[in-house]
Amino acid sequence: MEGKPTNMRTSLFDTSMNMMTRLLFGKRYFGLKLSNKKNDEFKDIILKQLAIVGVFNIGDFVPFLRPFDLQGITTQSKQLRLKIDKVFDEMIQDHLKQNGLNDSKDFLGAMLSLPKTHGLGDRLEDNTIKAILNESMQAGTNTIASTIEWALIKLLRHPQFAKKAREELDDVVGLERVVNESDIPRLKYLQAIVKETFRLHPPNPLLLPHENIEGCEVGGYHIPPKTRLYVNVWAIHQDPSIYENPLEFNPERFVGSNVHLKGKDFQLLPFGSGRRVCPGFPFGLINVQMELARLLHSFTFNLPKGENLQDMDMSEVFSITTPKAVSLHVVATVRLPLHLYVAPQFTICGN
Ligand code: HEM
Repeated sequence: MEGKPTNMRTSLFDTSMNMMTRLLFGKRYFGLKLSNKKNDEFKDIILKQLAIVGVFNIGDFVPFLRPFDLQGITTQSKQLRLKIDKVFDEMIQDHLKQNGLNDSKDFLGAMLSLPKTHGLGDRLEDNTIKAILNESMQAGTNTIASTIEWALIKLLRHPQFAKKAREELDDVVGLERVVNESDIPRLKYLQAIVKETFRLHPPNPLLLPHENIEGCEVGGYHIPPKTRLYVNVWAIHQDPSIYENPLEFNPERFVGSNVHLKGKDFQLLPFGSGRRVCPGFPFGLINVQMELARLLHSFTFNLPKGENLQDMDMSEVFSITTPKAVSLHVVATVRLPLHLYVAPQFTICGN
């Protein structure tokens, strides 16, 4: 059965937003059936924040210009902060009304009940809770969605790897059920595809800005204290002294390799490393692996009629994350028995 073209950017972003809201608030807010003014506004604020956080703000680099806010970025961020604060205030109040302070079924509940259970007096400050919620919504959505979109594009352009991934999925999972989290450790080829996608398209190519407390020497250069430092993992991932044919998409370079994504192997650092390594690493990684596994196992993908791979615009957005500039549209064809697509456990599109 073949369907209409799907805008993968929108579906994957909604799915990632829902994964995060289920983790943080215990429910979904996005997707066709859940669209309403309030939920759409919530998504719009997150999208605008994501766009603004990646803009080159001259005031961040030339401090005497900061008070002038020449690009209006500080003003816009403050306005967005006020809006998202209102959304989260309402959610905190709803949560307290429904569950009180002793419910830790979701992350918000855990934060509201944390100090009580640990005897630290009053609960966490609302501002602290809202900052954590906001940072998580921004950090855990585009990163996951853009990685899966890039993986699908690469597999469309290199169908030999998609074929091998599906053979592995059919072998490990079969065709009578959908992929479960417990299948992932046995899906070695899929894991290699995910690593290769992270290598060529690290969602945060310069990680996040760091600042050294003390002066230090790096590679013969003196770095004075309080210097703003960026680690260019995009360049490390494409270094020909580390990777053979570094610009080529070839997941097989990671088949049977011990290189891990935890931040211990410096040739592959999509989640950063050290003390400030991404705290959402396990959640982010398993979501990428699970969503990609379910998509490949459940569907085959083709470009809509009239589009071809040679003419596909492969440019990236230059921002804090680097999704494809033009979103991917595909026509999906089912591969499994139809009853598996209506079962409650099948939640690929976040609806
Ligand atoms: C594919 C998924 C993800 C990738 C590739 C990713 C990558 C990163 C990177 C590179 C950093 C900066 C590390 C550094 O500068 O050394 C970071 C920080 C962060 N990430 Fe993730 N991330 C992902 C998913 C998530 C998720 C799902 C969450 C939340 C549940 C999350 C929460 C955070 C937070 C809060 C920070 C800031 C930590 C700090 O300030 O020390 N990330 N992430």
